[in-house]
Amino acid sequence: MTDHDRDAVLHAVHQVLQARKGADPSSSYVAGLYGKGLDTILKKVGEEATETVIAAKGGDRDQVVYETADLWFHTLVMLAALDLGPADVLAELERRFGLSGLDEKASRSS
Ligand SMILES: N=c1c2ncn([C@@H]3O[C@H](COP(=O)(O)OP(=O)(O)OP(=O)(O)O)[C@@H](O)[C@H]3O)c2ncn1[C@@H]1O[C@H](COP(=O)(O)O)[C@@H](O)[C@H]1O
Repeated sequence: MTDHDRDAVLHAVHQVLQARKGADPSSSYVAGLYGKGLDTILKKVGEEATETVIAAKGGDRDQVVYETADLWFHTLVMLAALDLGPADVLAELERRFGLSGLDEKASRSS
């Protein structure tokens, strides 16, 4: 999988989360989170952050990856609840790392 494909994963997850926002809360885990509201979502983000820290301290690499996936997932749920998405965060990271215009640079050098 290329970096570009991985970028697409975040956007695909975001599309699923957006669809769950309008779904019956009893129909799925994510729809249930949106039904319970922002405070419940933020509590999950906090729990997952703690579980990630515990995993990192424990040093099991698979567990760190698993818990980090849970954390990223729940932060994506949070962003969608606030009508934000991965594109907003990626744009901020691009700005910080001076990567703006990366696509144009890549196409010029290919
Ligand atoms: N990627 C995920 C995902 N990652 C984590 N989780 C859930 O996040 C929760 C993690 O909570 P915990 O670590 O506290 O584990 P737990 O004790 O089992 O969970 P709780 O009882 O505390 O909620 C678990 O219930 C996981 O199932 C996820 N739930 C759903 N997805 C995907 O999101 C998409 C939409 O999901 P649904 O809305 O369920 O269709 C699907 O593609 C799913 O595979």
